Amino acid sequence: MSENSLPSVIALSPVEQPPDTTVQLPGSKSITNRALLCAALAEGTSTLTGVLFADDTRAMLGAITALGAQVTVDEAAATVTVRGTDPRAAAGPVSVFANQSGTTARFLLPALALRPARGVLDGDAQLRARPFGPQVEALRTLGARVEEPAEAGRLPLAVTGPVHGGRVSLPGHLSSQFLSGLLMAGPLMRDGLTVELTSALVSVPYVTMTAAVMAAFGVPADGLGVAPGRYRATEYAIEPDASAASYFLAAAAITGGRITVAGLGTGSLQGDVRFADVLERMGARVSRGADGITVTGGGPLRGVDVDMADISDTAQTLAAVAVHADGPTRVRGIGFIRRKETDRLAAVVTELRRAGIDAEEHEDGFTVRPGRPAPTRFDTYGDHRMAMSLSLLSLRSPGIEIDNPRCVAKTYPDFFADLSRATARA
Ligand SMILES: O=C(O)C1=C[C@@H](OP(=O)(O)O)[C@@H](O)[C@H](O)C1
Ligand SMILES: C=C(OP(=O)(O)O)C(=O)O
Repeated sequence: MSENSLPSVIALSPVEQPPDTTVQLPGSKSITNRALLCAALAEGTSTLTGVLFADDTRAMLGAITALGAQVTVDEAAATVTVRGTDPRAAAGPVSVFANQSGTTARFLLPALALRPARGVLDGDAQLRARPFGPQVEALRTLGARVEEPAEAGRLPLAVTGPVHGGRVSLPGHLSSQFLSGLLMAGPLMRDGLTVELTSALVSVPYVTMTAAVMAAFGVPADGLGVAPGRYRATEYAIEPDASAASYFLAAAAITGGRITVAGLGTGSLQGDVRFADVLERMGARVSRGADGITVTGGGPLRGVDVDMADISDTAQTLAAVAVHADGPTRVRGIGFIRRKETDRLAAVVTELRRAGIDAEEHEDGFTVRPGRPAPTRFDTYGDHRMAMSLSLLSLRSPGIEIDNPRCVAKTYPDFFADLSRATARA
């Protein structure tokens, strides 16, 4: 059941028995979108395997094509070849539509600013509501002209380069994507790039990931700066998506089953593999190998007090697990997720309360107290992670329905089919 065949509301039934299975998940959204951009800026032709095909990565495929890269797609083989381009040699205006994808938009804006021509960046209504101001200011400092025809710091934006690079200040507390995007364009700036953070950085593992993908394409970067140079084409294998894995690992903990996510080894580039550490603190058994991670549930789950600033895409998943624990769970450090696809703190608390669960919103997170979810049709706010997380409440409780399940297409079109298969439901 891919998202095209999903109904407008999906009804989910509880599992009949705890799952005991291994799942193969689609490629990482974050790595796919970094590798596509680095390949597009590289000299030569790169081959990427394990590529995720979802709305966010299709947005990036469209964006690098607009930049001038030549892209060949073999979706069945999860492979893309990319012949790179030098945007500094570009002529003529381009426009890029990032749809709902934060990574595509915040990675593309600095790349567009490498071009000595006008590039327009826009997205859908949800992305238009998200902040871009820090990147706009940084690109101006680095030498670009940026027009903000709608609202300051919001899409649509028009950028005209080329940026010359150098030193720039950037706040870190809203999103790490501003920094990742600037770093990836950095080597193609005349003077390279040095970034000074003016506030504490959130989502730090994503910047480490950026530096790792850049290094795989031949450019050493330290997470706060990069020297002038060129990316080199390469063959690059993309790991399965660790944020997507959180739903399956959580399902094992909630049902008392055992689920292995193949391909997510101890050397993973994705910070979200650390969601398993949180499940372990709650009492689940976790085994980590070179080629996969396994969670085994069974005993009671304890509530935890946890800072999720590094792994915030899994906070809603944890909210669903917390419902099944034997004490309260307090999540901290994630005030910035109010500016994702929706205000995720408000959304998760509102929906849990709709099901009769005692949940409370804080400025920097939420508290969830254990309970038995009542039959509920959940709103998803057009947020794929609301849909995927709330569906976990159906594993042990009848009468759970998810409104607009098609929003999972942003990062995981086959989510509902894969979850049904893994938990042996029709
Ligand atoms: O760089 C990335 O690939 C991402 C960074 C995170 O965003 P923020 O840095 O805005 O928290 C994360 O939520 C998003 O899904 C992907
Ligand atoms: C926040 C997310 O995505 P992005 O910022 O890339 O739109 C996400 O995938 O949960």
